[in-house]
Amino acid sequence: MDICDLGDIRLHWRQDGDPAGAPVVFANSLGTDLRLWDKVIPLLPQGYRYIRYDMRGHGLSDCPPGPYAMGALVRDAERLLDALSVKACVFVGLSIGGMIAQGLAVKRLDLVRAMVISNTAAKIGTAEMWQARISAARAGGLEALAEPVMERWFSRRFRQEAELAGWRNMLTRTPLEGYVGCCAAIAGTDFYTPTSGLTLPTLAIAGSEDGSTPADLVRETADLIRGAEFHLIRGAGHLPCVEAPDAFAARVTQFLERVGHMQGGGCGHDHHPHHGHHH
Ligand SMILES: O=C(O)CC1=CCC(=O)O1
Repeated sequence: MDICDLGDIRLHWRQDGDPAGAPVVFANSLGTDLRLWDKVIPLLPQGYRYIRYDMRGHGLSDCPPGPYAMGALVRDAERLLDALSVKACVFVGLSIGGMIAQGLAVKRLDLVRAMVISNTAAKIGTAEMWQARISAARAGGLEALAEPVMERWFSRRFRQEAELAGWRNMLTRTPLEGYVGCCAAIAGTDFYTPTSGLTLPTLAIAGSEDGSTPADLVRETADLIRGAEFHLIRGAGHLPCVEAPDAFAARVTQFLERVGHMQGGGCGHDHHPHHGHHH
């Protein structure tokens, strides 16, 4: 198991693929961990260095007392990448992970050559909505939130699948402090202005059945970024990497093979992806 000690916090991370390849970094969503990417990473092309980590308060990473600021979540990603000597990565973030992507690109464009922002926005919900979520979680635990969250995460079709139980367990076993800490970070985030200043290759992905970040909201954020393209995955909810991994991986592969050839600022890799080669 890989743990990166950043001094004030230890983050759990994992690496797949080619350690010498161009880096692709994945950030998870609220109430999930790095297993969010289990189905997608094996479908992506060889020749890349795939790094994923558990956001603070989630998975096997430390869970410091909350509330967390978005700046702390962005700084965690920044310090992890610096510690792993990652430069000019493609940063893939889902939901709050996609907010981290935007914040990191604004702060350290040298670290982010391109981004995939999935089921996310510059601003998600309202502060009042997140305060209500925090109060409900504190009153009844994550179990009390599980049914409405499953309805936002997954399409009606997927909610019949046996594996729903595993994702539900992943949510309800998230540390309460970690969950509400990250809710507070989302409540305090409005990246509309900073994200509007971004110019970098960006793929925005949405799900037609997403009850948390509806497709129109994702498209609105994509429209803020010069160089962004938008892709809708039909039939998928908030976690298309879980519900529609083939469609998700196909689109990300296309994007990687395009931006993988581009000169990234300060990236020392002379990288040639293996076209059409899946493992
Ligand atoms: O729990 C939800 O509603 C989905 C979600 C919002 C932000 C995030 O990361 O997940």
